[in-house]
Amino acid sequence: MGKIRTAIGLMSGTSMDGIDVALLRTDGRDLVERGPSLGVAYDPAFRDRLKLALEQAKSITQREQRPGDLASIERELTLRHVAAVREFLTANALDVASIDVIGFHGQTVLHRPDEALTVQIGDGALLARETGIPVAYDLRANDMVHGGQGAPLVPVYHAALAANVADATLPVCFVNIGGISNLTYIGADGVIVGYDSGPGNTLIDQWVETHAGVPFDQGGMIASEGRVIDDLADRYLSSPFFTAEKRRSLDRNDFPPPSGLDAELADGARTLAHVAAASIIKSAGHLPLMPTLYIICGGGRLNRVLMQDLKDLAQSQGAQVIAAEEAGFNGDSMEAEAWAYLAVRSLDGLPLTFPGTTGVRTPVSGGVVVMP
Ligand SMILES: Nc1ncnc2c1ncn2[C@@H]1O[C@H](COP(=O)(O)OP(=O)(O)OP(=O)(O)O)[C@@H](O)[C@H]1O
Ligand SMILES: CC(=O)N[C@H]1[C@@H]2OC[C@@H](O2)[C@@H](O)[C@@H]1O[C@H](C)C(=O)O
Repeated sequence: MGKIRTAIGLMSGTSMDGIDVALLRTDGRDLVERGPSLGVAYDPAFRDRLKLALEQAKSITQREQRPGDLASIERELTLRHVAAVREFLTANALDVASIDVIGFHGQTVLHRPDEALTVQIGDGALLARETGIPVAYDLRANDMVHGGQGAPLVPVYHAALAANVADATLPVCFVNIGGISNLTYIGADGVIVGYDSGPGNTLIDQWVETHAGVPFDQGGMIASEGRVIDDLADRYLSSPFFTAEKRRSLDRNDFPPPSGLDAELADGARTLAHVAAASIIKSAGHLPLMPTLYIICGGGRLNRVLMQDLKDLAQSQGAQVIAAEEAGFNGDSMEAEAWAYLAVRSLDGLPLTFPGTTGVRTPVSGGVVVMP
């Protein structure tokens, strides 16, 4: 067992819906004790600022560049994380001194694995200074330096969780349905395989925002009124992404949204929920064995239409699908917990990624640690 630390993880994911905060007590190895969590939503005006950041980031060629408004958006984003940490500490009656480290993801504004370029905005030094807590951030970069995709990084945490479930059925597959979806397979032999599995909620969010003026399809209500348009679904599911020999990590913009001519509101939402579900099962075809159990986390598990499609597709292969909560986990805070876990591993120089997860040449650690 390594040194046990108390860590806060902060995740601002590709959906750009807000900041997830979670507390973890861990040695960065097998000991994982999950604590409280908090979600802090972004207001629409700040979401627009993040969308602008994604647009302006397209011209970046060197990861330290901050064209246009990016530097000021980075500062605003960081100060929102400072406020989220303060709110979390107060809500849980925690002292600054009781926290050993913060794992800070920041916001991905550009991800081009083919060019070994990934950019997460977020000022770790400012966060450390303002909170008075050491910060580990920029956890993806070193993986890319060593030939990895820079994502996903959560698989090592999923594996630690699986090891903590006494009656874990192996092989098991954790699936995160965020803006993009990614999966982690943990085999009975302990092998860990992870990769991005396809579009998640982003296409659905973009569709309902454009055609109904709402940020997401709550509970899958809109989709539940529609039917799957096969041609449109096939257009996504026939992407070379699913059949490529090598697994590739995704940028939010890799799967463009449908045009307004492709469908009306409900059919579009229904079709994109199906695409999200079918992408996962299609991508699972590259795993060493087909999983018998899928544990679902991320906001997509709250879309009932998406979940039902996923259950039906998995069942046709003899597999079961359950929400993270049914396995005793928290499907909203898992990525934030993972960033707390990764921060502790970063402090100890332990590997964050492996050839089987990001395709990195050799297991590598990563991250920049700043003291307050
Ligand atoms: N009640 C709900 N019903 C349906 N969908 C929901 C609900 N709540 C959240 N979502 C969906 O989940 C998304 C947020 O999911 P999550 O927070 O897991 O993504 P993320 O962490 O931002 O993305 P990623 O994992 O790709 O980085 C929202 O944008 C929305 O589409
Ligand atoms: C570049 C980037 O931010 N990728 C995210 C994104 O959102 C989901 C999927 O694509 C995953 O690969 C990754 O996030 C999770 C937290 C990860 O790295 O494990």
